[in-house]
Amino acid sequence: MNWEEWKPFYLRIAQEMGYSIEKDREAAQILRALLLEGDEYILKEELEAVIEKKAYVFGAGPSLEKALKELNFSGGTLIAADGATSALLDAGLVPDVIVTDLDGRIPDLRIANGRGAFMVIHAHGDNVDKLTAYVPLFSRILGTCQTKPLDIVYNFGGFTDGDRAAFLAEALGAREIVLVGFDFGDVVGKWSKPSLGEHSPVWESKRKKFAFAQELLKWLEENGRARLRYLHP
Ligand SMILES: Nc1ncnc2c1ncn2[C@@H]1O[C@H](COP(=O)(O)OP(=O)(O)OP(=O)(O)O)[C@@H](O)[C@H]1O
Ligand SMILES: Nc1nc2c(c(=O)[nH]1)N=C(CO)CN2
Ligand SMILES: [Mg+2]
Repeated sequence: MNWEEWKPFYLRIAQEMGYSIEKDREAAQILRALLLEGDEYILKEELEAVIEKKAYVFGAGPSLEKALKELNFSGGTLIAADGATSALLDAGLVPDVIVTDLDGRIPDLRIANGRGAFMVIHAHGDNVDKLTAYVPLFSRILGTCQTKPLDIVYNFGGFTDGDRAAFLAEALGAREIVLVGFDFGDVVGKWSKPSLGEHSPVWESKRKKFAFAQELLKWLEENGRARLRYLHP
């Protein structure tokens, strides 16, 4: 999804979620400055070389645990949406790529990054504190934003970490995308926020996020170059 295709979705999301477009823009600039300062950033070509024709994208829905126990994920790139990283580590897997706005468990993200995972770190108006505190802790970082892309801060489309991971995979060459732990629905998986001890009833803003994520994944299914498949154990 290019910027022109993403823009109408973004304007509607910003309006309905009550996000400040100006703050989202500033966040992209702040991430750019942090990446230049730390000199640990990568360009999209480097990640293109990592993404295979088949990609598994792991969301943080409750079904993730069973899927990780029962199924086999060989022969494709493993892409974790933020908090799903913790479940992968518990199952003895290291994601190849992590797509995050830095609200997953930071120690687990650091462990995975230390074991080779590439970080795709997203800037938005509500995570500037986290960007400033945590970006310097990571290496091999691709920066993304939801406003107009900058030179080294990309926008492949997508809103939540999960659907954004699928858009990234498609943009960087995947042609079969298998979505695991994408339950959406009424229960938020316990890996979604460090503060959630257990799977928890969905709250209002999260329900809205899920609805946009589902709409965007449908768009990708209909307009993208990849085949999308939901895996439900
Ligand atoms: N039932 C579910 N519970 C949690 N995550 C889900 C579920 N179904 C699908 N997902 C996907 O897994 C991703 C996990 O990422 P994460 O929990 O960090 O969310 P997020 O996008 O940062 O949203 P938030 O800002 O609300 O934390 C979500 O973005 C979502 O796309
Ligand atoms: N401004 C803003 N943008 C976002 C937010 C958020 O909480 N605020 N959460 C996201 C992940 O779901 C993606 N984008
Ligand atoms: Mg997140």
